[in-house]
Amino acid sequence: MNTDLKDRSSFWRSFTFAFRGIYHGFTTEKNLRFHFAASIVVIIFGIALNLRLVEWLFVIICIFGVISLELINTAIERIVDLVSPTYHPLAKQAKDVAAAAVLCFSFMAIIIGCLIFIPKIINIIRLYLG
Ligand SMILES: Nc1ncnc2c1ncn2[C@@H]1O[C@H](COP(=O)(O)OP(=O)(O)OP(=O)(O)O)[C@@H](O)[C@H]1O
Repeated sequence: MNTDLKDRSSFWRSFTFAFRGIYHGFTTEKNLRFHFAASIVVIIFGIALNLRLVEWLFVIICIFGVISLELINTAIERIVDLVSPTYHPLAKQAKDVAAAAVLCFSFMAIIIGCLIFIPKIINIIRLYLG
């Protein structure tokens, strides 16, 4: 019983730490704020263009994937700054490769976004032009 209560409190503590991590990321990383703003725009467009369930699934994977990778990138930046405050070629590689991971996933998200949204936008334009 006691261990159960302890487990539960450590479970909620982990949540608190994770939310603190999100708060820290959003307050210190402009890229994360940009991804968040872009996600809101995509969601508004998704609602306006009446996306299908499968389209929403891809959009949600892209949004959470980019934000999660950006958070991991931030964590790697912090670790690199901690262990290598001065210039080191390996520190450079670590930061550049972590940033590349975000870029790769972002490219995928952009391609998926184009595949989902462009045909719908073209249809609407056609409809208006008759
Ligand atoms: N200790 C270091 N040793 C070598 N190169 C570094 C080091 N710290 C940063 N760099 C280089 O400078 C670039 C910018 O590093 P910085 O820490 O400003 O991160 P950033 O990519 O600007 O991240 P953000 O803008 O998201 O905070 C890195 O991508 C890396 O190439």
